[in-house]
Amino acid sequence: MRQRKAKNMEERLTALKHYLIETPGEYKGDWHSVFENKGPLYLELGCGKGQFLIGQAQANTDANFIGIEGQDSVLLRALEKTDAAEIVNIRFIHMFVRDIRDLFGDGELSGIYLNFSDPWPKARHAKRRLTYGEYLVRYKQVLREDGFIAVKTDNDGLFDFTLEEIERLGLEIKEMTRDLHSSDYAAREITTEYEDKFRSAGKNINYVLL
Ligand SMILES: C[S@@+](CC[C@H](N)C(=O)[O-])C[C@H]1O[C@@H](n2cnc3c(N)ncnc32)[C@H](O)[C@@H]1O
Repeated sequence: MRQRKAKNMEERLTALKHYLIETPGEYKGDWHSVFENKGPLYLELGCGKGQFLIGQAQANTDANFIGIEGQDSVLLRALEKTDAAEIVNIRFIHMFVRDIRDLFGDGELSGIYLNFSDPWPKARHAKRRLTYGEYLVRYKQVLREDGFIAVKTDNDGLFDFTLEEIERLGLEIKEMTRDLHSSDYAAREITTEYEDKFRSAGKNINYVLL
């Protein structure tokens, strides 16, 4: 969903630009130089207003996190919340990603989170879904061998599609449930803004870990 433009967007983004990586391609293969610690690096693609990433960063202070978000008004909220919480181990990239390999070197990431990705319900838009098979292959390339892809979605159609793509590629599923918050995995979960919204409306949350 498109957000309304925030007031004084450019000024507010500029004031928080120390959290923003403006030329991310330059750090490909060298992301650790951006952070204070040398811990593992995790990415949320389509991070929205940042609730999940901030929760992860607070719970895992030895690790580093990158949020990529294409919508500026949404990204601004993520930057403001990160600043208010005085988080040091998150950076953001402002873009709609096309090819993740432009940003990260082979094996550079330890995990990729795809939380409530846009479902693109029309069949002719299937290749825009962030779990389209060719994207999964690219994610695998920038992940360490033991790295993971974690997908959460309220959208049952997107989840079915994702499972079909996983099967088509012969990828291994490590964990899977169609009702995350009634499952054994619930206790460790850090929720996203969309997740809270759908849960409070009684919607089951689908989850798969590769
Ligand atoms: C439905 S929202 C979910 C936000 C957040 N992950 C959550 O669960 O609350 C999806 C977000 O992904 C962003 N997005 C979609 N495709 C993207 C892409 N290719 N690169 C960066 N951001 C993207 C959208 O702008 C939107 O803010």
